[in-house]
Amino acid sequence: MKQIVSLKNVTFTYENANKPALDNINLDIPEREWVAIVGLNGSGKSTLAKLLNGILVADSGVIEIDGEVLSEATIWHIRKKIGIIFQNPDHQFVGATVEDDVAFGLENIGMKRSQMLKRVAWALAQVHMQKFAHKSPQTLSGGQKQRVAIAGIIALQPKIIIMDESTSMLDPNGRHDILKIIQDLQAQLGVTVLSITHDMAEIVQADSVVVLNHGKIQKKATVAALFDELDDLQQMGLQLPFTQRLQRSLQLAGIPIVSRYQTKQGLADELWQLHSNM
Ligand SMILES: Nc1ncnc2c1ncn2[C@@H]1O[C@H](COP(=O)(O)OP(=O)(O)OP(=O)(O)O)[C@@H](O)[C@H]1O
Repeated sequence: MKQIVSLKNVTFTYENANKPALDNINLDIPEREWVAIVGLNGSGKSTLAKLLNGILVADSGVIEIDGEVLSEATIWHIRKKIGIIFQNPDHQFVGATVEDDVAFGLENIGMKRSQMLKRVAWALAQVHMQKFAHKSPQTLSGGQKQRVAIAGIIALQPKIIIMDESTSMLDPNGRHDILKIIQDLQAQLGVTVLSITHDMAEIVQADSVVVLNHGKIQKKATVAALFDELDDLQQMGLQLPFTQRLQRSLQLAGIPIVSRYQTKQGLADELWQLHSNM
């Protein structure tokens, strides 16, 4: 399997800091994977995103993106392959209308106007915002703003999307919408997703989870394996999603739920099965 992101012995220390924010990180992320990056505040998650995008430069080690070693010579080329969705969409707008805003990145890369208009329409359709094309971004709700910010990023068709707490300001419906959009894009375009998050709904969506702790990788595991270590999760400040909490309560009450990690549907099926066997 092709690794689209690869870090080898990467260390980074901020100026004036007395210890590294990231300490000898080794991490491979396969193409098309959805990886959740979790950890307590200050564990190094945002620093990792900034290193991948070349905003920060590692003190030592090698970062490879899509087969290219990140360096001063390759940074501009590599940046085109990475789109970052930040937490606050208000900080991401540059255009007077939604359409202008989504077109901004395409103008910067010198795309022809006819192609650009098609691409903008495509990107707005992906996030279900076509009918807002001529509105000012400032008039939109938080969830709509975040969808426009995503359109601006996917218009550039990056291979990697980094979500840096990008659903944390949204209500549960808005959050669900954004995750669904990114999930569809992953299936349709084969993008790789790195989501920095505290939100368990987002973690459940991931193929694997990287746990950072004091600048080191504490573990990289599948979501299912991570849920096997429930106490660890609580220590990381992450609350289990409702389905897992319910499952745990049922197990503690002596109801024989077999698997330790379940989706909502999986748990419902298992309970139905148990009920049928009674
Ligand atoms: N500009 C900076 N200058 C000095 N130290 C910094 C700077 N930015 C972050 N740090 C430190 O680097 C470490 C990692 O920070 P980072 O922001 O990457 O963590 P994080 O896991 O993203 O945290 P959070 O969940 O709070 O966003 C922390 O100890 C933090 O205090």
